Amino acid sequence: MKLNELSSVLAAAVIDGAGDVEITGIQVDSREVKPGDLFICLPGHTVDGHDFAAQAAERGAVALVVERKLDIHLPQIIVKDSRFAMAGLANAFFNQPSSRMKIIGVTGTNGKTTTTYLIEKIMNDHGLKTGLIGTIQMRYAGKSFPMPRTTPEALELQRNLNEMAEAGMQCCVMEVSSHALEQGRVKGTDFRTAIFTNLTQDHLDYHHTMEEYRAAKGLFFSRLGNAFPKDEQSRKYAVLNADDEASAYFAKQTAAEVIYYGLGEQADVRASNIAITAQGTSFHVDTFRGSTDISIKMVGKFNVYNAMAAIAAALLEGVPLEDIKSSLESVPGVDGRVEVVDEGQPYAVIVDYAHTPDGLENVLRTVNEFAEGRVLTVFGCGGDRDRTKRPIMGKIAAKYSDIVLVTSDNPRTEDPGAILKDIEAGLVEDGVSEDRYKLIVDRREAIQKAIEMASPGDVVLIAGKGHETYQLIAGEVLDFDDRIVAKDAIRGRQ
Ligand SMILES: CC(=O)N[C@H]1[C@@H](OP(=O)(O)OP(=O)(O)OC[C@H]2O[C@@H](n3ccc(=O)[nH]c3=O)[C@H](O)[C@@H]2O)O[C@H](CO)[C@@H](O)[C@@H]1O[C@H](C)C(=O)N[C@@H](C)C(=O)N[C@H](CCC(=O)O)C(=O)O
Ligand SMILES: Nc1ncnc2c1ncn2[C@@H]1O[C@H](COP(=O)(O)OP(=O)(O)OP(=O)(O)O)[C@@H](O)[C@H]1O
Ligand SMILES: N[C@H](CCC[C@H](N)C(=O)O)C(=O)O
Ligand SMILES: [Mg+2]
Repeated sequence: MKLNELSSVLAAAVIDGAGDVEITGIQVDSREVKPGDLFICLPGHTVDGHDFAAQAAERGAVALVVERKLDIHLPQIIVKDSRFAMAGLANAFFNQPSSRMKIIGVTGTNGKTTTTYLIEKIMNDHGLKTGLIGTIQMRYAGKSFPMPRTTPEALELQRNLNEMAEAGMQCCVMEVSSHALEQGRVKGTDFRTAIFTNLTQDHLDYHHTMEEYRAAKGLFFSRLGNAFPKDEQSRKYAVLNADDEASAYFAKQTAAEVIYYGLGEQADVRASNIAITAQGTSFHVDTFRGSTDISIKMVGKFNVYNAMAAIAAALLEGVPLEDIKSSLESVPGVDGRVEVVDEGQPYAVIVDYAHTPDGLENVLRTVNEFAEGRVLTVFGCGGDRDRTKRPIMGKIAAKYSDIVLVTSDNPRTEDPGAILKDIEAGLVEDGVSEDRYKLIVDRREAIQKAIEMASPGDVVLIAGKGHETYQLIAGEVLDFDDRIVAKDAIRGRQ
């Protein structure tokens, strides 16, 4: 594609230099540039992509996208906002992939991955070929790819969506993180349905306040299009959690039709008679397309919310409620979400991805509903992430557990011991006695200790890392999988 043809997607962009150069690829990281690429200079939080333009040129870039003209002999598209330009150029280059598929997005502090997995299952079972993008992976047509982030950068996202569309996918269900909304990673993606799970504290390192965090999520709904276009397939829906107070704010912001799910009478999809056992959760659901009873294999009231969101989205695509029921009932669970590690031991061991105060509270409440003996919780908090959640999670862990083993969860560039101390501050503030908790920096040792301490009937909850297969320490990526470490510890004890 020629540079001037590509840049015509941006009405006010000015090309400085020859516009007829052929563009064979687009890149935002100078280290990845190949001959023939257009290099987009993004001003980042850490470094400025403009400083890598010369390197990109050396590697064979044939043109640049810049926010200020650079002294480099390459044609340059001068734009006001290169992240916005990236979204537009990627859309044009990859032939508007979101117009060739139905895109269902899920935002919210917790439950995004789980909800996307449920929707993916329902849609595929119904014969609507559906791809998935999120925290654990991107997958479609039987192929799976690891993802560095929950929501890819606009360039990567359009490339991924194009691959899916070319592989014949009719839908894509994806997680939309607040970072992605704030950074415009999903600009140019035409969503059919935007789902909201819940809003509770996380990422205050990035968004500063809950108001800013909510405003970032709000961008998802305010950018959704028209509820009443001529063509039914172009209608837009906002699927909101009626029991979360942020939903009223999102409902006001959107021009899409709002569908509510929740436990109250007013909700369009509402659950009742929720019963939780160690094996799963059953509930009755009333919807705008009928009523039924559903038994899912995932435990926890929060999973009823995830299921309701998935039901609403699937009903909007015309999937009959009875088909939705049978798909939901056949989902074994999601990797690392309340995943049971069973080696035949007389106590339960559960690995879960709860890494926020609300996630931890939800999973611990659930565990308490079926624990016969004590609850022993192993958890930590990520480094280079929201520090204010650390003491809060300490308090929650102690409130719902008999024993708490505070340990490391991706300390990244921070001092692991200092993170544990931040968590301990919450325990001390709540007067938790020292015989009820331990600080053990080494996560393997903490897991082994919890398993050694467990008696028949107890539950050991290992929270925070779920499906992760690594531990990030001081810039290093070390192999680490809670499930494998727990298995080894159980076997070692036996
Ligand atoms: C805070 C945040 O989101 N930062 C993202 C942002 O980084 P940044 O602004 O610091 O970028 P930068 O490192 O300054 O680089 C600026 C530009 O220079 C370029 N560069 C840089 C170095 C070089 O040698 N050559 C070069 O060209 C970079 O490619 C980039 O285009 O843009 C980068 C490029 O796209 C992202 O990789 C980076 O994600 C970082 C790694 C990250 O950890 N993000 C997390 C917090 C995140 O996004 N999480 C969310 C939500 C998690 C959840 O589910 O709760 C997610 O969606 O994953
Ligand atoms: N609807 C929910 N409400 C509250 N907590 C939930 C909900 N669903 C899941 N959780 C808890 O949060 C954890 C993470 O769930 P999930 O991975 O589905 O969320 P996520 O939003 O994708 O997280 P991330 O922001 O890391 O991508 C689960 O392991 C569980 O403990
Ligand atoms: N998407 C979240 C995941 C956190 C998972 C936890 N294990 C951690 O590393 O803090 C983040 O990047 O903040
Ligand atoms: Mg996720």
